This record gives sequence, structure tokens and C-alpha cells, in this order.
Amino acid sequence: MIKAVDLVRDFGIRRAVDGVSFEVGTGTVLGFLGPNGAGKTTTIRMVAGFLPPTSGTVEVKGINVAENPVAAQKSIGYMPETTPLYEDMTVSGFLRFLAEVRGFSGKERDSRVDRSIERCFLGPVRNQTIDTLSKGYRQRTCLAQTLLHDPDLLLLDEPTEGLDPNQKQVVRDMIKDMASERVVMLSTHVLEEVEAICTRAIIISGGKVVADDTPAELKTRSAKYNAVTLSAEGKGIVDALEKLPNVGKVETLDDGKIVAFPKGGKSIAPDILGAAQQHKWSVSDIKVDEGRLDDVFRQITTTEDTKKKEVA
Ligand SMILES: Nc1ncnc2c1ncn2[C@@H]1O[C@H](COP(=O)(O)OP(=O)(O)OP(=O)(O)O)[C@@H](O)[C@H]1O
Repeated sequence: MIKAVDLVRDFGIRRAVDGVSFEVGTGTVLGFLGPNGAGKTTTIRMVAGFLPPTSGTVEVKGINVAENPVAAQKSIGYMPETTPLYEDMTVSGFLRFLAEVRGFSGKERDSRVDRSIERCFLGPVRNQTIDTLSKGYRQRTCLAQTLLHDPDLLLLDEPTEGLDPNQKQVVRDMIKDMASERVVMLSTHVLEEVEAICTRAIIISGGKVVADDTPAELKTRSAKYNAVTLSAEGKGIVDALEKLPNVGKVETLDDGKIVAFPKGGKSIAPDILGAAQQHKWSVSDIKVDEGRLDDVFRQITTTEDTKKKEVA
């Protein structure tokens, strides 16, 4: 669906996007992650056909977006970071207007507006003017306008930014629901969002792709992945754990719990349980850490920042 090859975008002497390549197929919810200024919005705007790349290409359904933006945009629904809304229009009036701009009229236009309203649960506010909407309903109105032409690709720039936790959940559920027969590419710096809805995550830092994997696989890169936290009583626990071949560092926390970190992300819980049995420790609790995306994000993006500073 999307094929981006070696995308570069310069603003004057500043290189905002520096050789980004990726391919995405149907059914994917791609989270585009990165610190502030990493190049997320710039990349999404290039994919949407609203910003020409300095070099490199993006194809959407085989159409070169920069060469043929109008044809490509027939398959794209784009929700920018801030969508311009006509404040004095009603929700349905606004959507009807945009449907007309997209070339639909009469019954076709009305049924498309109704479907978008239904999909985004806007029924209760359809006759309300936009200036009276809560942030959550405004955001859903923005999302509804991306669906009017039933695009195969949704590009959503920070779709849940500024929403309260309940509204975030509603919008995330809507996005998940829409993804089954489409591609959704969304930018965010909210890592829980990536865990909640994305099937794949690309981390971008300093305009470059620094990781591209499923959220679950990314978590295995966390230093805490497969770490074991143990509440146990017995003699010489720390010493014995440190001697286990796959255990690296062992720490004792303030509350007395012991944390054993594995070497190379190996599974160490069975060895630890074996040692507990052998040494007759009394274990009241044992927990295996599944890794944390925020740790990985920090590890990866901090390393990149550090590298840049070293070069500068
Ligand atoms: N129109 C522009 N003119 C000049 N510089 C720009 C322009 N748009 C973006 N930039 C710069 O390009 C870099 C990448 O910006 P971009 O908005 O793509 O980052 P981002 O990852 O979306 O950041 P954020 O998370 O803060 O929204 C930044 O340094 C930004 O200042």
C-alpha cells in the first residue's frame, strides 16, 4: 500500500527527514514514533502528497504521490496535527461540504456523510455547530472527514493528542476498527498508544529510521526484558543468583525484593526457580518483566542523540 524509498526532506540547511524507507501492507496499524522534531509530521505530509520530498519517492497503491498527488489522494484520508474546522458549521453541514468538495452529490453525498457520522459515533452532535463541540467530538469530526471517500490508507498525525483518557480510548477503538481492511499510519509520542493499537512501530530519530518492528519484538530490546523480580527469604540468595550462567546483574530494591537481569534477554525464571528449590528459599512472589517500550524508546533515541552530539 505504501512504499517509501529513501525519502529526504530539507528545509533550508536543515535536513528534517534523512533517507527514510519503509513498506506497509493492508491490515497494518503503523505507529510512527519519535521525539519532538524527529521528522514524523514531515514524513506523513510527504506520504499524504502535501509536501514534495527533496529526494526519494513515495508510492501509494503504486501511484507516485509527488508526481500524481490528486490520483494518490483518492486512496488517502489525511488528518493533520491541526485540522482546520469551520466553526460555525454543524457537524453534518461540515461533512456534507467536504463530501461535495470531494465530488459527491445528492444521495451518494448524504449516505457517505451518514456513514462517516455513524463510524465516528457523531450521531448525538450531528446538528451541533463545531464551535460548541468538546475536544473529543472535534477530533472525531476530524477523523470523520478522512473517511468520507472510504480511503484505503489513513494518515493520522497525533490523533489522540489533547484528549482525556476516556476519549483517547474511544478514538483508539475507532482506529482499530477501521484498520481491518485498510492501512493506518499514525504518528504519536504516546507509547501506550503504540502498545494499545499498533501492529508495527517505526521509531524515527533525527530524521532517520532507528527501529522498525512489532511493539512486542521492540520490547524484547528493553534491558528489563525477562528480568525476574523475586520476593524470597533464605540464605545467600543474591550470591547464588549471580552465579547462575544466564544471569547478569542482580539488584536488591529498597523493599527487599531482588531483581535479576538476564544476559542477552535470555529466559532465566526456570533457572531461578530451580535454584530456589535447591537452596530451599521461601519464595512468596516471582514476576517476569515483559520489557517496556518506553525504555526501548529512550535507549534508542538517546543513543542517537548522543551520537549526534559526539559528531557535532
Ligand atoms: N516548514 C518548515 N520549515 C522549516 N523547518 C521545518 C518545517 N517543518 C518542519 N521543520 C523542521 O523539521 C524538523 C522535523 O519536524 P517535524 O514537524 O517533522 O517533527 P515531528 O517529529 O513531527 O515533531 P513533533 O513531535 O514535535 O510534532 C524540525 O526540526 C522542524 O523544526
